[in-house]
Amino acid sequence: MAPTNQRTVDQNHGLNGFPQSQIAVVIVPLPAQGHLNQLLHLSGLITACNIPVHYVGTTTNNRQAILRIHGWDPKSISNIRFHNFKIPPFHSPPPSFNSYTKFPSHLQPSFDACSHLRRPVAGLLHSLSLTSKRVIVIHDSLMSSVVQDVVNISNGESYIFHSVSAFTVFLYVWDTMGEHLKHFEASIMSMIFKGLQIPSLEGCFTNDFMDFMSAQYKFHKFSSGYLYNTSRTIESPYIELREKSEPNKKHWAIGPFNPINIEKKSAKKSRHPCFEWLDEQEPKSVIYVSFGTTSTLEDAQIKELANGLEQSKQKFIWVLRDADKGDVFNADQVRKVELPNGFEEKVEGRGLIVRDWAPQLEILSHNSTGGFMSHCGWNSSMESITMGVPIATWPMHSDQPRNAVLITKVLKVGLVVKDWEHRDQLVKSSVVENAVKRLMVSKEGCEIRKKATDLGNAMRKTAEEGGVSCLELDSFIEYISR
Ligand SMILES: O=c1ccn([C@@H]2O[C@H](COP(=O)(O)OP(=O)(O)O[C@H]3O[C@H](CO)[C@@H](O)[C@H](O)[C@H]3O)[C@@H](O)[C@H]2O)c(=O)[nH]1
Repeated sequence: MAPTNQRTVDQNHGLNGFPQSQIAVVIVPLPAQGHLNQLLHLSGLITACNIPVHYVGTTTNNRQAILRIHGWDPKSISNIRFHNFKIPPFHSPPPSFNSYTKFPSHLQPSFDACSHLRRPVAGLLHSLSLTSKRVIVIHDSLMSSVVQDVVNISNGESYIFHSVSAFTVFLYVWDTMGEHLKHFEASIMSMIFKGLQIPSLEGCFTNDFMDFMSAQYKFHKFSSGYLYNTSRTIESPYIELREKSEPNKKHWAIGPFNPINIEKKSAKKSRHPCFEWLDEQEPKSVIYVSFGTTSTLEDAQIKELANGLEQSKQKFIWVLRDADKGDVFNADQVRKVELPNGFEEKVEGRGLIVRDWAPQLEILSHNSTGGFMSHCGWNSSMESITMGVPIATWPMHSDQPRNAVLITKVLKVGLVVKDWEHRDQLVKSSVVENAVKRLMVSKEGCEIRKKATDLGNAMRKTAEEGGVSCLELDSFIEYISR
């Protein structure tokens, strides 16, 4: 089943009766889970419009993306062709869990190794250009140098995918390339970002990664437009700012990319064991705790978190795993994280520890899940928002501190566990306990949950036929099929 997000597609004709396309879409993700995932979901949405998609990556990254996707099965879609390109081996060290910055600098070698994809991608674009009316390249904003040869393809055009919120994209461009945005009046800015304390970029990235990003941004001028995994339902002012800041480019906000209706698997053997327990819990009574695929907690922090969860007396599922390595299938030097003595016995029946890959989207869509303690990666944020689950925010690095502001201060569907100002400090167990209780069993938490439920309903409508994001996807498909 493809994640059509509710539209009906005639198999011989595309969306809105467009003839079966003679265009080819080439998708080029950054090789990190939060990026592979979004672009694979987008591939599903595009193929549902009867347009063939070529998903490009290394053998390992493509395997990872397919294995970890939730809500649909990419292997069942013949219209997605995976191109497994070989690149030379690269260093894949384990994450450092005691470093000053939480940014996953251990992934940098895998990002740098992407430069080897440039040549095979250029070859693919060239061969597709001979058999297609138009070759459309959709690439991660951080893979611009890899796709730079699209300018040499007469029937090729490229679109940049931003894997983060429009809020953070605008602010990042403002921070780092503010010169180009001088025409924005301070008064407009202060009206749109009124009263918001915007966290600084300090501590968000390493210098190496900032250099890597700048090197990619140099190629952005060649693109025809931008795609965002967000919706005007939640980010209209910031999408409009993006449109005003680059008026010569097209902008489409077509999120949520993740499926919005998750089928409950009936076969016991194909369900993760956590569901057996989750099925038995009261509605909205469980907090799901997970920090994505790029964060690693130090031992002392794990202890405080464990104690805080235990002291809260609330039910929880805690995904306790370190950040991915560059090669997620390389199991060398993987740390076995230790919990405080006796912890698992104390929380037996009330809390589950998941150490493998958790089916996050299904957990968030489960009726027993009533809260999410999250690092606010953009996938997690969108998944939680669309499933109507309120968020306890604990940002670690990158865009996350600003997403936390969007969630708690703009959308008001969450509350703060850790704010960016105190990023260097351990979050004490009492703070964890207090945040969990506030979210799960206080009047304040109830009100936030009600808001999150309403926003979740609105977000699901946005993705359904006739909804604002669905119409933007139609508009994008119409444009590339012209
Ligand atoms: O056991 C697990 C762990 C993670 N996930 C999924 O993995 C993804 C994690 O993505 P995200 O929440 O965005 O976090 P990161 O993996 O940290 O993502 C990186 O990429 C994102 C997109 O650029 C950024 O917003 C983040 O800050 C950056 O850290 C989500 O789809 C989760 O559902 C699971 O399904 N099971």
